[in-house]
Amino acid sequence: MAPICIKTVLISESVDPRCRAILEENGIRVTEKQNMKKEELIAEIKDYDGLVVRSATKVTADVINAADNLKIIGRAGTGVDNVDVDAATKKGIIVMNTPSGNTISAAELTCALLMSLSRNVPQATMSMKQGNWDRKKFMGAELYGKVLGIVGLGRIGKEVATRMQAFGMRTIGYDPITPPEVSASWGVEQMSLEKLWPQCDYITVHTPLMPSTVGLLNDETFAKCKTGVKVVNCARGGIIDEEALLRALESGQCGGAGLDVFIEEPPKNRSLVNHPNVISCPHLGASTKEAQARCGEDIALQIVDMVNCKNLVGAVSLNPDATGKQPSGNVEAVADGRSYKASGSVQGGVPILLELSGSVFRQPVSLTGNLLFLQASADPQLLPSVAGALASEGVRIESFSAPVDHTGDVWYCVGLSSLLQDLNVLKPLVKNVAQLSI
Ligand SMILES: O=C(O)[C@H](O)COP(=O)(O)O
Repeated sequence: MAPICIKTVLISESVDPRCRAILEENGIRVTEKQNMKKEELIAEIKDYDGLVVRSATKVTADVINAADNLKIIGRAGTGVDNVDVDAATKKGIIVMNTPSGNTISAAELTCALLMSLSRNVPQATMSMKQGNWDRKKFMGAELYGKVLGIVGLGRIGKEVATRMQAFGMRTIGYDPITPPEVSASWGVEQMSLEKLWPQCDYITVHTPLMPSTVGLLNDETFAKCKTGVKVVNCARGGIIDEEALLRALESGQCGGAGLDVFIEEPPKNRSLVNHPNVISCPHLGASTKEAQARCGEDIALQIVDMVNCKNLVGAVSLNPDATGKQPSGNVEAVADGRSYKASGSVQGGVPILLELSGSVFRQPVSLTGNLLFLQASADPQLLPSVAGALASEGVRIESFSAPVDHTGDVWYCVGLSSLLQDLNVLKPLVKNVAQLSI
């Protein structure tokens, strides 16, 4: 991979000091400016090659289009929903995150909210501070023997499950990618959401915010839950529909909510925050010394590695033109009388696929390991169906790359734990399928 020149980086939020130190040790000039308004950021960003953010900086298309020199947006944390990744990709700006640095902290806060909900700890504390000694009002219920539904069984969902099992909770869950055998190995029985809702005493969500997860808990799904179900959202505001949650709290259908995240942060509408059965935090999931140290250090090292032509760890977007000089190429392959066009490059010695027959991958695909290429019409049900078919053959999904544009027949690339014995199991689900081991 040819060098990417990063001489100046703007850090626009409170990021661990190790981030700045590592960048400066590697000859990069760093400016820290927090709480900038959109116009200030648009004016400021022109001067920088790199931008490091957390979740508060809204890196919109306007900001990206004003960023004449920007080559990288580093997210010291997991969620990149505050970054317009498509606009960055179109402009050749790489977006990177640090996907694992705050897993434990987010899981621990989720567990803290679950425990606080069961015993009214914050409400009792407030009452004590007001000079009261009210032992009747704060009657709780044990977590022992209760059912916890975990929607989203990625890194954080898994850590929540294993911790809450220590309290004797039964953990059930749903995830379209993690195969049921894998979650079963850490004690989570998977089932459809339809089966999950009515069984849960508590529900916690650990998905990204995307069209298929907006309002996952809404009037209709709350109605399918047990009366008095308690819910926790330490993932993203909007996965639980806020108005539906308020209605469910008022009717008693929902017995309590622990919220670390909101659609608008800070929330102007305080109805949920002020509800007596809601306990809340100002997006503190990753706010621990340990998580911040990991994320700050990881993002700085990833940027330095990129400058030094090493791997693109944590890249969530890469445009073929991002580096200008990187070796890139196009190939045309003919199979079964059809022609397939692919373009890519080589980064850190690893071949990278950027585009396959018109599908530009949102995440650059490292051409290593066992890979499955699927062409299918864009459908949110595709991934769960493919995951199910693979699981029935004992094959796990290890990575998934979707195209930027989701219209018509598009290509997906799936990293597999092993190659499939027989591709025919996928044929009813897709238009074209091929696999290779590299
Ligand atoms: O996506 C994340 O990493 C968490 O929500 C934490 O966000 P923060 O870095 O803004 O605290």
